[in-house]
Amino acid sequence: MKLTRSQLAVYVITPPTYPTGQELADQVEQSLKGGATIIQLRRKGSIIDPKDSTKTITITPELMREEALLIQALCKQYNVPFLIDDNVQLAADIKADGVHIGQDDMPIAEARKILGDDVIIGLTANKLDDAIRAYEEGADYVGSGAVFATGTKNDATPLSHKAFETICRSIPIPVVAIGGITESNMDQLDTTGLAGFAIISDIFNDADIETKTSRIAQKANRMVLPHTALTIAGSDSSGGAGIQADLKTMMAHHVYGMSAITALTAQNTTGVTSIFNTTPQFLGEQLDAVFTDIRPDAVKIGMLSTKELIQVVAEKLRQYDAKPVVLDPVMVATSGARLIDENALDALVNDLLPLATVITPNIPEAEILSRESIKTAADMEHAAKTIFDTYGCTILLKGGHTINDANDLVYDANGIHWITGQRIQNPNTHGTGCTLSSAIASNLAKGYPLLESIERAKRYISLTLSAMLDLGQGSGPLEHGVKIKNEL
Ligand SMILES: Cc1ncc(COP(=O)(O)OP(=O)(O)O)c(N)n1
Ligand SMILES: Cc1nc(C(=O)O)sc1CCOP(=O)(O)O
Ligand SMILES: [Mg+2]
Repeated sequence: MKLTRSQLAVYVITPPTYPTGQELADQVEQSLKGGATIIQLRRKGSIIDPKDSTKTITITPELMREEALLIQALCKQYNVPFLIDDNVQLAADIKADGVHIGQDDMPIAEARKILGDDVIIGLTANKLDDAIRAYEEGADYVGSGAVFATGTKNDATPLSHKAFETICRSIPIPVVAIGGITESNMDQLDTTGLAGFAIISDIFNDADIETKTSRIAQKANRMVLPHTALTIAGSDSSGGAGIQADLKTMMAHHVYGMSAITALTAQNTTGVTSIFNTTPQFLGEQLDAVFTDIRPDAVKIGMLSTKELIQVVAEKLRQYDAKPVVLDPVMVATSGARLIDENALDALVNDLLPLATVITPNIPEAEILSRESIKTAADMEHAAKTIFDTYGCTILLKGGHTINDANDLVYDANGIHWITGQRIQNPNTHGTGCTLSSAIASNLAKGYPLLESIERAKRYISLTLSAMLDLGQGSGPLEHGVKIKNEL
């Protein structure tokens, strides 16, 4: 079996012992249900008898083989690689997917001879030299630790996060962190370049192994899997809005950003002087190029000023079953000027809105979509409900200069949620709408639920405003490059 990097994300290793009454295979199955992406059978000496905690059972070769076969069958069922710790011969005998060996175990070359080229070989390397040698000698991945204090392995030596990061960045094979990792400390390893989290006690000491693994898997996948997003929008030559703001925002969220350009605009912080629309055919070709290669985990849509451009986007989103989709219905400029004609509005409403997961109108745009006048917070709530009832997509209705200022309203199937924001006295707000919608798309791409994605995006906007960047002669751009902490 060829190992893929993403298979190492949630690396579950069997515990040295298990709670009374629970068979190991049952526990492993719960972790598989919760999202374990690889399982390692690790057995040392003896274990407490699962049926009588006052007794111990010696791990005989027969018992180890029996357990290995049971867990191997489960792993096959869940299509997850099954590895055995230390015991290369057993792995060869039962045709396990791989082995994990330590520095004092069998050398890699010897294990490779026994197992062949297709079997996964992981090696423990807690020092940089050992990790480089593991790569040179043909290991498929490296396990490095102990990244936190652990009571599970007495002879584990501590490894600082800096040293761990150096190992991750020095070898081209994936590196898994191990030792004392828990659901609450795993964030500390974010951005080290790790491929996954190898965990024993935090999973198996929990009364609900499935739910525990699932929470760990959510966090792990967010941190180690690559996430991608696509912006379909216009270019802003001044870099503060449109495609440029979207790509900067995606990058700040560690999401790989891609673009399909709908128009070129000549603009700066004082206004737009010229617009040159892409042809619908060329927009379609950009979308084909993106979707047939790197599939976006989320799509953000911004400026689309003609019916034909809107229709081609709707057609391609349907063709590639793109979702989730964040639609910023750019219809009214900050100055109040209407940006799209009636034909384009019809296409937006009839062709695109039904494909959107969430739309992010400002108050004038919500007035057009709901055909209601919005003067108060109660009007916002009513208009949002009207839009939801009419088009069926979640609405993030952004508070205006006169109504509720920093507070936005979300209307979804559960009704109204007000999301309170912090008023930041910064007159430089060019590109705030684009930035907000692409931040929502970035969070959706990383797997956050919609409401949480919106809340996180609002906090990102606050950070970009608080940086007080002051550029240009008009309303300047935001500081997109602010550092986002995991807890944003
Ligand atoms: C993924 C992973 N990393 C490290 C280890 C530790 O292996 P080793 O050094 O051989 O120590 P023991 O597990 O045999 O005590 C591992 N098992 N898995
Ligand atoms: C098996 C193992 N190897 C380690 C190393 O540092 O090489 S630490 C460790 C124990 C991991 O268990 P837990 O998740 O309970 O801390
Ligand atoms: Mg070992």
